[in-house]
This record gives sequence, structure tokens and C-alpha cells, in this order.
Amino acid sequence: MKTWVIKIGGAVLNTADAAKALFAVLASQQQARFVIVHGGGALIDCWLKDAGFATAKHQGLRISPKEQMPYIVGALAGCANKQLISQAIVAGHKPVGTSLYEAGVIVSQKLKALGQVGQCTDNSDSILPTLIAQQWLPLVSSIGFDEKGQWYNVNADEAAAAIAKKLDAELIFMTDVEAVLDANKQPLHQLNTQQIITLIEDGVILGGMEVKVKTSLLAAQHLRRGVYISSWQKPENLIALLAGEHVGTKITP
Ligand SMILES: Nc1ncnc2c1ncn2[C@@H]1O[C@H](COP(=O)(O)OP(=O)(O)O)[C@@H](O)[C@H]1O
Ligand SMILES: CC(=O)N[C@@H](CCC(=O)OP(=O)(O)O)C(=O)O
Repeated sequence: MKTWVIKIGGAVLNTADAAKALFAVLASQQQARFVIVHGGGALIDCWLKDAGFATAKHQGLRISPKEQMPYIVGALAGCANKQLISQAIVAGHKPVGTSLYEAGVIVSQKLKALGQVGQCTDNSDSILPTLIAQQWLPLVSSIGFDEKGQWYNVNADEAAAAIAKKLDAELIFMTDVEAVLDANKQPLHQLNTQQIITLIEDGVILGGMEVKVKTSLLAAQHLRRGVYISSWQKPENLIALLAGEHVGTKITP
């Protein structure tokens, strides 16, 4: 049975019932297993602002000082994760919330200057195969831990790619745009290494999309298959992707 890792951008939480509609699609698919990895960048922005913190990003990654981590963890592994659990229950699933640690991905510090930003490194034992075999729907937040138990904020796209590698699964990124767009805002149906380099150099792909595209490319190379970027705004896109149709942007190795 095929396993799919589906990453859902955190902006989904700002649209009522959008996640529920995606979960309903998954509930109708009996011949596949799913792991959801979710973001929550917009919610973290709100929580940090309410707590009086300034926040900044470096190449799409949030600089995460230690003193901000309780708010980041609370927003991502707490509030965002549990809001999605609610919507998954309503759609008929048996969801279970985890962090990267339980999913079997150990994290280390990416760069001192970024504080507690983590990168996915070693794999360890994962609870995911057991959970999906028992028809649980894992909802994984991108909070991770190292072997000393320190917590880290991992970009959710990188988290999803690490889990897809671990499970040798299909990988789909559901974001808030229908596809990667070219300089004229037209959807790009397929992207390879050279096109990606050029579009980033030209400033056409930037911010969160730069992280997503680079992460997709590394994942596609490792998995030796295409990785898709599509929109959570249209649940029918997910139905088509699961049926093997080409929707959004396909990143090829
Ligand atoms: N070339 C591009 N094509 C599409 N979106 C782009 C592009 N460059 C930058 N973006 C931005 O990237 C955003 C998606 O990345 P991000 O906000 O990190 O999504 P998510 O939260 O789903 O991971 C889009 O909403 C858009 O503002
Ligand atoms: C290190 C880093 O940047 N972490 C991200 C984690 C959340 C995320 O990736 O959320 P989206 O998928 O909604 O963008 C952040 O703090 O925003």
C-alpha cells in the first residue's frame, strides 16, 4: 500500500473548514496511508506579536531565540496541531499528534546565528509505521528535539521531506498558491534543477517558496521521483494528485 506524506501550510488554519475538506478527501481513500506534516507560520507570527516579541526571517527561516521557543512550540505543536486534530476528527479520522521526535527524525542546530532553528539529521525509531498500520492519521508538527532533549523550530517543508525520506513515501506540498509562478505570475507545470537555480537567482522564487522548492528538489533527488506543489484551497487538487494526475508544479530530480 502506498504511503503519502502531505505537508499542509499553516495558512490553512485561517480559512474555516479548509483542512476539514482535505481530511475528508483522505478519509475517502481506502487504498493508501497518509502522514500529515503541518506548518503554522502565521499563527507563530500572531503569538510572538501578542507576547511583544519582534520576529525576523533569514532566507525563509524564522530566527528562533531560546526565549521565544515556548511561544513557537505552543503555537505550532500545541494550538495549530490541535486545531487540525479537531478538523480531522470531524472528517472521520482517528488522528494522533506528534513532533518530529516521535516520527523518528532527530534534529540538530542549523546555524548558531539562527538560534533554535533545527535541521533534520539522523533518523531514529519511528512510531509512524505502527500508527498508520493501525489506521491512525499522524499529524506531525515541525517541532524537533536533539539527543540531549533540546527543542528546535524546523521549517515544516524540511520536516515533511525528512519524513517522506524516512518512510520512502510520495510527497506533496499543499500551499496557498496553485503552483510555483513564473515572472508573469503564470503557473509553472514542471521544474528541474537548472530552472530552479535560474528562477531563484532572478528573484522570481523567494521567501517561503524558495525553501519549499529547494527542499522539494533535494527530496525528489533522494526519493528518485517527482514531488508536487499544489494548493490546499482546492480539495479536488488533492483528489487528482492521489489519482496520479499532474496538478500544480512537479519538481523533478
Ligand atoms: N515564484 C513564486 N510562486 C509562487 N509563490 C511564491 C513565489 N515566490 C514567492 N512565493 C510566495 O511563497 C508563498 C508560499 O510559501 P509559504 O508562505 O512558505 O507557504 P506555506 O506556509 O504553505 O509553506 C506564496 O504565498 C507566495 O507569497
Ligand atoms: C524555522 C522556521 O522557519 N520554522 C517555521 C515553522 C512553521 C512553518 O514552516 O509553517 P508554514 O509551513 O506555515 O510556513 C516558522 O517558524 O514559521
